This record gives sequence, structure tokens and C-alpha cells, in this order.
Amino acid sequence: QAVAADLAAAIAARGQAVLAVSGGRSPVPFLQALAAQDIAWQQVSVTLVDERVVAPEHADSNAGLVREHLLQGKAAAARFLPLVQTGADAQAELAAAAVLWRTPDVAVLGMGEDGHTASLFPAASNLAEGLAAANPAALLVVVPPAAPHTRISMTLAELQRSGKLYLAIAGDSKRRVLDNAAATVSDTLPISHLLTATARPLDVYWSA
Ligand SMILES: O=C1O[C@H](COP(=O)(O)O)[C@@H](O)[C@H](O)[C@H]1O
Repeated sequence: QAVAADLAAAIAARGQAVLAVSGGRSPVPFLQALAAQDIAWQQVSVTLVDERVVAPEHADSNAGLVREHLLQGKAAAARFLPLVQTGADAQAELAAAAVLWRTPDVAVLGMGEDGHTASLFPAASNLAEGLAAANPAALLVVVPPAAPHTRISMTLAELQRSGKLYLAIAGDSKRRVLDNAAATVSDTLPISHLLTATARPLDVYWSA
């Protein structure tokens, strides 16, 4: 309801809204609930905060998750801007995604138990670039050291340029990771950089 209200406010103000959502396994109930919200979906563009560089029909495609659980019913009228077209070449996908990219009015993040958010993974070789506060780039390619698939991810700077930021997590173990991250800013828990950022506060929704 909060995300739908933000999108409706953006539509009222500018005639359109841009929403970026996360993938993985957690967001399914959220995506389904959002799809049922009665807003002007034809004026909404939907994209992703991160994507695995795989073919769209791959089981690990975040775009596949969005198509299956969000772009249904009334929400099927939204315009979808995926980050990956074929999954053949990460740098080519990045260049193509950057051309179509629009800074989101609303970005809904998830978090892994390793403290990654979007695909800003701890110990990734270019994590400093992903976390750089003044990075003008919206997106970057990330090779996770301990997770499958090369990724395309929003940078921390672009997340901070977004209109509204949410984090949706579930379970006690993620709650403990979140509490640790809130205590100390550290590259070992990339989410910590967003929890302490003042430019764009993060609204956290946790469920057991
Ligand atoms: O790899 C990813 O992981 C995070 C967390 O996923 P979850 O399955 O633990 O909810 C997700 O936010 C991100 O979009 C995804 O690419």
C-alpha cells in the first residue's frame, strides 16, 4: 500500500512513475500484493534494482519473477524495462540497459544473509565503485564472489538518487544481519551503507 501510494503520488505530480523492484525468492508475496493495487498501471514503468545476466527464461531471472508475480491483472498494463535482454554478454547488456534507464521514483530492496543488497556483494572486486557516493553511473556489472551469475546492479549512488527507498526482509537471521549492519558501517555488510545514509532514508519492513 505504501509503494502504491508513492507511485500514485508520482503519477499525480508528473503523469508517470518509475518503480524498481528486487528479485531473489523473498519478494513474491509483496509483488503479488502490489499487482492487486488499484493505480494507473499504464503510467508506471517497472524495472529491477538488480538482475542476473541469464536468459530471460532462466529460472534465476529476476525479470521472470517480475513477469510472473507483478505484471499480472491490472499491473500487466505497466511498461517493463528489463536490465537483461539475452544474457549473452554482461557489458553489452549494461550498455543497453543504461540507455533505457530512468531513475526510480520508488526502489524496493531485498537483502541477502551476507548483507548484500541489490547485487552489491561483500568482497566483490568492484564493490568500492558500487558503493561510491559520487558515482554518476546508475548501473554496474558485478561478479559475486560466492553467488551464482554475473549481475547488473544499481549503484548505491543511484539508489540514493531515487525518490523513495524500501527494504523488505523476513526471518530472524536476516533481522540479526540487519541489526549488525545498523550498528557499524562496513563494506563486509553493504546494506549498512544505506541504513546510515541520510540523503535518502530507508524504510525497513520486516516480517517473521
Ligand atoms: O540475489 C539476490 O538476492 C537478494 C536477496 O534475495 P532473497 O532470495 O534472499 O530475498 C535480492 O534482493 C536481489 O534482488 C537478488 O538478485
